Amino acid sequence: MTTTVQAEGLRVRTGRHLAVDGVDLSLSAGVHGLLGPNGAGKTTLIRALATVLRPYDGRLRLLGQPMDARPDLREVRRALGYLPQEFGYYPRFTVSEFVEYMAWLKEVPGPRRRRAVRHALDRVGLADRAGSRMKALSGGMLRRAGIAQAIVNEPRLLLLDEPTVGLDPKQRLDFRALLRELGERSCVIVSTHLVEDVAAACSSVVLADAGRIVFHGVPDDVAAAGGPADAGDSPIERGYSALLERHRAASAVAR
Ligand SMILES: Nc1ncnc2c1ncn2[C@@H]1O[C@H](COP(=O)(O)OP(=O)(O)OP(=O)(O)O)[C@@H](O)[C@H]1O
Repeated sequence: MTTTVQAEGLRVRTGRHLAVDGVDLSLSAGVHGLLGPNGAGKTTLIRALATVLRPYDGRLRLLGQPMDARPDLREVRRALGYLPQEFGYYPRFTVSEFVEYMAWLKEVPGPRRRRAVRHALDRVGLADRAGSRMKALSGGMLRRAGIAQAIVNEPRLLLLDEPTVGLDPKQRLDFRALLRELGERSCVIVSTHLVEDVAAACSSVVLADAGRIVFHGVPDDVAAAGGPADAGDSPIERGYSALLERHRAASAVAR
């Protein structure tokens, strides 16, 4: 099986700032939770994996294609799904028109497009709002429309930047189930601050801090890293705090 994401010494700039500063990462099918404090570089890493930002240094292969030199971006983008933190849409489009438009951009073949749109809307629980205008949706519905456009082409690499913002508790539970289902065949990377979502839905946890990956392992290993003295209300939250503190203490000694 091809490794979906392969990064070695990856560096990505935002303006003058090296927001991703030497990332080594190898990911295949599964749901991978990307955690880290504000400013850790999660969004920048996701934008590079979405081919929105060009790497500044290091090596990146997506779906087997090297992203240096002159990559065939069109082929990679056809197999990509991406939900940015804030996504654009025409407010007068209906939900179904919006998702269909994105399917067209992803080159989903015409005869399959309608069915793909219906299936994506079903999966996010928005089928009954297919004819509503985008501008009439609530925040949580809008986010689900965003998830629908990200999955409409059955992407092999799915990138979701804080997808659960605005979802109510029931929708978050449904979304976790959808993530697990998507991760059976695709490589799904989910950036979130909700550590509990990661514990419930992810097969691996990638913890970032200051542009680097400081831990990559299974959720149970995160939980096992924490103790009663660490900050958090659950084992995985305490493990998250412990891993981050440990890494920062080791970096301070090394300096
Ligand atoms: N356009 C920009 N110009 C300059 N610096 C930027 C820009 N965008 C982000 N940064 C900086 O890059 C670093 C990483 O930002 P990024 O948004 O990738 O982090 P994040 O982990 O996604 O944070 P959050 O959890 O707050 O969303 C931060 O220090 C941020 O201030």
